[in-house]
This record gives sequence, structure tokens and C-alpha cells, in this order.
Amino acid sequence: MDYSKTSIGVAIRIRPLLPDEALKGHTNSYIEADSSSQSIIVSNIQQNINKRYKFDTTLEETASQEEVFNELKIETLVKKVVEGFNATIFAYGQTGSGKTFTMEGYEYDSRLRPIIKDNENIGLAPRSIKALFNELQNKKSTDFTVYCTYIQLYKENIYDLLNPAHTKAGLKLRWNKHEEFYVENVFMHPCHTAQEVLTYYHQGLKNKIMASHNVNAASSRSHSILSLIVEAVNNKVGKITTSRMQLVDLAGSEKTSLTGNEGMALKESIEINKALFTLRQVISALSTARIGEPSFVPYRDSKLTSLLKQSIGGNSYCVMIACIAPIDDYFDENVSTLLYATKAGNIANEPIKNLDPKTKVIKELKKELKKAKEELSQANKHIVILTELITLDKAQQISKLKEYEKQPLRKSQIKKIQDLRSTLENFGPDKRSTSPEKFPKVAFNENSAQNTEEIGEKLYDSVKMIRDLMEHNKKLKAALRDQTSARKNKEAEVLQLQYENRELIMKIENLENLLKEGGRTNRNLIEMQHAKEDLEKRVIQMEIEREEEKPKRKWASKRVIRDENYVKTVNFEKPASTSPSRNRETKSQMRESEYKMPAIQNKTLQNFDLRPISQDRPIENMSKLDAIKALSMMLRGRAEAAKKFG
Ligand SMILES: Nc1ncnc2c1ncn2[C@@H]1O[C@H](COP(=O)(O)OP(=O)(O)OP(=O)(O)O)[C@@H](O)[C@H]1O
Repeated sequence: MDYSKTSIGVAIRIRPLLPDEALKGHTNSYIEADSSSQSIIVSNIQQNINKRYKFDTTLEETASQEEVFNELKIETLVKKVVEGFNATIFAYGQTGSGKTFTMEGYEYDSRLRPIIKDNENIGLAPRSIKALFNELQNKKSTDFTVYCTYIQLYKENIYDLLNPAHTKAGLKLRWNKHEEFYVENVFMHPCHTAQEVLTYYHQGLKNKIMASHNVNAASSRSHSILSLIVEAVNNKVGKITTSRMQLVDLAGSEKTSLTGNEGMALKESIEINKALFTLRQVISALSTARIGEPSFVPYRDSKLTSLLKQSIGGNSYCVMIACIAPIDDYFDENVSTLLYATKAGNIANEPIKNLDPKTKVIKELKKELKKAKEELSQANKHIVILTELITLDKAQQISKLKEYEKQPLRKSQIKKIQDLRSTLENFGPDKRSTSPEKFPKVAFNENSAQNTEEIGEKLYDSVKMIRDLMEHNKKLKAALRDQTSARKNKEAEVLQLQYENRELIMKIENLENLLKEGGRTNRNLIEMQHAKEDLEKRVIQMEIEREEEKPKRKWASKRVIRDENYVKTVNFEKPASTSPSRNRETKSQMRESEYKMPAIQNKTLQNFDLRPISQDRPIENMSKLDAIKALSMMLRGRAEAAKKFG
């Protein structure tokens, strides 16, 4: 890749066949990179095609990610960005051709989530981020801040991948006074290390819309743009530059017959193809445009092309990586990709340094100041010469002037000295040469006086101009200071907003957890309500049974009447009446042991956590009926409380 030329640089990358494609083979067509001649050879037996396309860089199937980074000379491009130029790298090609692999290089799991691993497969984006910070760290005299934004364009809507709280309608596209499109309200995260940018980048990747179809198991359904905005302040010369590096992974063009998309996926596919169609139109219009002749370029027909306006046919350095999947089925798409890549290579960009407008004025003023200082020093030298001459007689003045003429002075100054000498020579003999010390000759010479006056005037003007310039410079420096502090305030505000945003997200998560918890509590209460109803049914059932048993078990009935209503009918364990000691028990002792809760019943009741019912009379010591009543009351109380508190 050659960045000394300013047209869009085009690289073609052919990806290797994937395991299932290798089984099918590619018999009819043939697409191969010949990196020695930087060309792509295309042939198709059925269509009788045999062609060779030439590009800036061609990358063979075996090219590693590192080779791609080196062949594209991304480090040189990054240097341009640090100098103040804009740069864009965008991957283009049909779906499944290797765009995302080239730009990101991460694998995706079965739930279409990226598996972030720093290995030799990492793509151009993470490598460029690291290269940018390496370059910035080498610039010792420059203070820099890198702002990072990451957006995706999905179905003509713009979403902030670093702020998932965006609305369904997405962010708005605006037009600024420099005739550039920009995304309104996009989060710009200030970063000071490569790791900070990478953290945001990985966070954004997780929010990207991905899907599976027949051609690609992890297909990007949106166009994504990662922007690194570099703001550099050179402390030595006070120069401010703001430049932008954009890394673009386009969604792939799709042939529905190959992807097998239907329904929503088909609609999505149509939207993706629409934006790419506009991109192709823009490329075609620019590739045929003649320099100096205005031509219509349909940038505004899609948000993607609007945002890439400065990159394609604008003031940026731009690299297009056209990706090719070398399979028979994709032959036509591959040829189309090569065609548009050829067209893109003809587009002439005009990269310009993005100097801050104030820096520009300061630069011009400094130039003027330098010039004025030089003039002043010349004028000073002239004054010194004239002052020396004043004390001499005419002959000495002329010989002194001859000496000066030989000195390495500026041409204009030598001319003045020559003029002065010829004036002296032509002025005739010096009448007062008898007392040269007393009456300095040149001091009374009219011409000389005139010259001195002129020089004095010039000197005065120069000093005035320098003073004005210094005043102006002072004002500009103050404005620069204001601007820097305003920027710092803005940064602080952004950080504050981010902090608040995170706090809000945490609050929302807490509320969601509370809601879930509430749901669970509700379920418990409903279960308890059901248990209560079952128990009530059992009480009624026991009542009926008691009525039926009445005549048969009179002895028990009497005891129950004395003691507590209903209890007799409950199916309690009967005391062992055969035991002799049992016969000796008093009536009250008998009653106590006879009506003790059966162990199994106690266990069931313990499940309901009855401890708070009565501290002084635990449930284990209650009669069965009392326990049921107490439990029933408690459940009713809890059910009412649940109703009350929702
Ligand atoms: N150079 C390569 N070496 C090895 N595997 C590759 C290469 N390029 C692409 N692949 C593999 O090919 C498959 C498709 O690649 P990728 O997802 O990058 O395509 P894409 O052009 O981004 O597709 P889409 O437009 O649908 O997002 C992936 O499994 C990827 O790992």
C-alpha cells in the first residue's frame, strides 16, 4: 500500500475455503491472488471468463492477520492520523467473505457472542488501536486525548454500541458547518491507553446485531463504525490537531437464494442490500467524475454513505479491503466485488491536515512576526552603520561604506549602503574637512538625514506592528487557554454523565431483581394459601367424620366435650390401652398423652414455620385442632398482607 498517492488504496483479500466448502470443492471457477504482480486472476470455464485485475495490494489465502496489517502499512497510516490527517479502513464484500474476520478476528460462540482472546488471529481494529497508542506515546512533546465512539447502522437506524440505553428509533444524523455529517448525542469516551479503547470496543462487539444463515454462522446484520478521534496539542509550537481514524465493518451483500433467509431475515437482508446499493452508486459516480467538473454523488441516499462522505471522495486517507470467498457459488458476487474495488481505486481523495482554525491564525501570525523581527534587526544594523559614520569625515565614511558592502548583508541593505556611498561621492568635496572631529560631515548631509528619517519611520512602523502582533498573540493564547479549560470541563461533564448513567443502569438492575424477588415471594404466598385451603377442607372432612363416629365412640366424645370441641373426630393415634401402667394413669395424664400430635403431622406443620404463632405455647404442644386453627389464621393473615402489598 502506498500512502504517497491520495486516491483510495485498494487491497483484495481472498479467504481460505472453510472445511465444508473444501469438501464441495470449486471446480468451474478459479480466483487467485498473484501477490508478486499485485493482481487477481479470475477464470470461469462455463462463462468463458479469463481476466486479470490489478490492485494496490493483494493478499493470498494463506496471508495471516499480521501479514495483512503489515502489507497494508497500517503503521504508516496511523502516523498520518497522529500528524492530523483523517483515515478510514473499510471492509467490503459479500456475506461470509471474511470482512469481520479481517477487522475483528474474534470467534463467535453458538449464542453469537464474541470470544475475546488476544491471539495471532486478532484483526485490524485491535491492531490499529495498539499501533495508534504506540505512535502517540512516541510524541513526547504532544499531549493527546483519544475519544472513542462505536456505532452500528441497522435498517437505516443509527445505534450507539457503547450506550445500550439508546432508543428504538436510534440516534439522529446531523450536518455541521464544515459540511460534514455527524451523529448527534453519540457517547464519546475519552481514553488514555489502548487497553481503555479495547475495553470499550469489546463491550460494543457484545451489543452488535448478529445472526446465522446458510452462508455464515455468525453474520453481521449491521454496518459498524469504530471511530478514534485524536486530539493532539503540541506543547512546543502550540499546535492543535484533531483527526479521526475510522474502522468500518460493512454488513455483507446477500443473495437470498444462497442465504435461505425468509420472513424478518429476508426484510433485513433487503435493507442491508439497499445501503450497499447506495454505496456502490457513490463509488460509481465518484470513479467517473472528472476533476474540476461538478457531478452528483448520492451520498444522502443512505446514512452509511452520508457518514462515509469524507472517507470516499473526501479529505481522508482511505483503504478498501475487498474480501473474496473463492467458491463457485459466489463467483458472480466476487466478480462484482472486484469491479467495485477497481472503481474505488480510481476515486481521488484529497487528504488535508485538520488544523484547529485558531492554530492556523497563530501559525500565520507567527510567520509575520518572524518577518517583522528580521526587518527590525536589519534596521538596527543600518542604524549602527549610520551612527558609526556620523563621527567620520567624508573620505572615511566612503571607505567605511565600502567595507560594509563586502559584509554578508541582505541585498536590499547592501543596495542602501551603495546608494548612500554614491550620494556621498557625488556631493562634492567636504568644505569643513579641516575639523572633522568637531563637525561630523554626514550629520549635516541632507540626504543622510532623509535616510535616517526614513529608517526611523520604518523602525517605528515595525515596532508598532510587532507590538500589535504580540498583543494579538496574547489574545489568541488566552482564547486557547479558555478553550482548553472548556474542553476539560466538558470531559468532566461527560465522565459525570457516564457515572450517572452507570448508576441508573445499576438501579434498574436492582429494581428488576426486586421485581423477580417479589414474584418469587408472591408464589410462596400463593402456595401457602393453597396449603391453607387444603387444611380447611380437611377440617370440614374431619367434622363430617366426627359426626359419623359419634355413636360408636362415646367415651372419647365425652372427653372431647369436656376439653375442646371437635378434637375427637381427628384421626389420632389411639393410646395403648393394654399396658398396665397405662391403666394407672390419671385422667388428665391420659388426655395429655392421648391427644399429643402424631409425629408425622408435626413434621408437616413444621414446614410452615409456625414458631412465631405463640412464644409461650409452641405448636408442638398444641392440640391438633388448635394447631390447625392457628395455622389457618396465620395463613389468612399472610394472604391478606400479600394482597395489601401486592
Ligand atoms: N482469512 C481467513 N482465515 C480463516 N478463516 C476465515 C478467514 N476469513 C474468514 N474466515 C472464516 O469465514 C467465516 C466467515 O467470515 P466472516 O464472518 O468474517 O464473514 P463476513 O464477510 O464478515 O460475513 P457477514 O457479512 O455475513 O458478516 C468465519 O467463520 C470466519 O472465521
